[in-house]
Amino acid sequence: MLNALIVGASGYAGAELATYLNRHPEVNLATLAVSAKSEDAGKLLSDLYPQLKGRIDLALHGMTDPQALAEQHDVVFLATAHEVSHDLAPIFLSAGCTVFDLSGAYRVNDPEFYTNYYGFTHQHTDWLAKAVYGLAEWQAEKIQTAQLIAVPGCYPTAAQLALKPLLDRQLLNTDFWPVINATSGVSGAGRKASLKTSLCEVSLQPYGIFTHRHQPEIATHLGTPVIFTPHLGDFPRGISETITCQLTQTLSREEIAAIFHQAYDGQPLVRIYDEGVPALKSVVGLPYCDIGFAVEGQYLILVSVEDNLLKGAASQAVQCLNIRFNFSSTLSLL
Ligand SMILES: NC(=O)C1=CN([C@@H]2O[C@H](COP(=O)(O)OP(=O)(O)OC[C@H]3O[C@@H](n4cnc5c(N)ncnc54)[C@H](OP(=O)(O)O)[C@@H]3O)[C@@H](O)[C@H]2O)C=CC1
Ligand SMILES: CC(=O)N[C@@H](CCC(=O)OP(=O)(O)O)C(=O)O
Repeated sequence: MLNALIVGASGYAGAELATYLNRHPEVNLATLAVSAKSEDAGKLLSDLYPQLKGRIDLALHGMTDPQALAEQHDVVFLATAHEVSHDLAPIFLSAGCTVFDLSGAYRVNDPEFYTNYYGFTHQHTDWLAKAVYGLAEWQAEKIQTAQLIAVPGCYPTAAQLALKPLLDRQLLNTDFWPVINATSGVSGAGRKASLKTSLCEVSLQPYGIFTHRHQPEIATHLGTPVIFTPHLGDFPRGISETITCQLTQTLSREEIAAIFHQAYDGQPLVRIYDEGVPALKSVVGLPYCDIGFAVEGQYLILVSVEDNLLKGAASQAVQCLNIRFNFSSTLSLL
């Protein structure tokens, strides 16, 4: 049995993690932590999320001594902001814990990436170099021996799962940069109230055009440049990405479907549509990424959908835990 700690448990991703880990047969969900001065310290998780009443009535611990917590846990999930994860991860790692970080703090092994896109100087380049990127379906071998798993961003997960099978077979014309138009629900911005993400204010609008930090995350891990434009939509959760790309040769619908099936048959958390394209409602509340496509000559349009809080964050983190500790990859998820 693994003793687990979730830091940032009162947040949207943290609460989803708590739900999965609480029902995981190989995990003892021992501690739910928030910041030392959190207004939620001492409350029950189920006070904040009444759907968890009678299921997870654990108190939120205001964390004053991460070192002491490190000694009591085997696995630590950091569902905290990038800067907080950046500072906390080394404390837990030095104590021997296996760390699953849901933030962007350890996703790209290039310190300059952090000065350019995150606005801070990375202080732990030794751990950054050791971190394994947790794109679960593609990184299983590396995850199995990792101590620090950097769970990918929400938008990058859906984009990479759709593009990787074709890129790996050199079937995409990389001179024609894949164009990723993505729309996310407001939970992507976290739980703290803000006018920018209030449902009365939000309609449908692109943001971060040419500047969003997920563009270099996607491009680095795919090994090819992309155009990435996120949009904020007026719905709570889910991400839909429509990706336009060009093939190196004309392929039939059946040939493309076969490529996706070869990549993902045996990977139950990625579902391929042989006909039509998926809608958000097929994945919201579920740990899947669903992928469909349409092809016209050499032009291919991929549609990739997921729940940003699940396959884009918490369920992918649990999938990584399952891979890391040799459990069935869908344990507690399905
Ligand atoms: N939301 C999403 O769709 C996705 C989020 N992520 C990443 O996951 C992480 C969490 O995101 P999300 O759940 O949305 O964020 P939230 O804002 O909803 O939650 C953040 C959590 O961190 C806690 N916290 C803040 N400061 C500290 C601290 N110093 N020490 C301990 N706990 C702290 C907060 O509680 P309190 O402030 O009360 O202490 C809260 O529990 C982020 O890095 C985000 O980028 C990744 C993919 C998708
Ligand atoms: C809708 C919305 O605001 N989405 C967030 C991304 C979600 C996320 O948390 O991803 P990271 O872990 O990489 O930060 C954003 O665009 O910043």
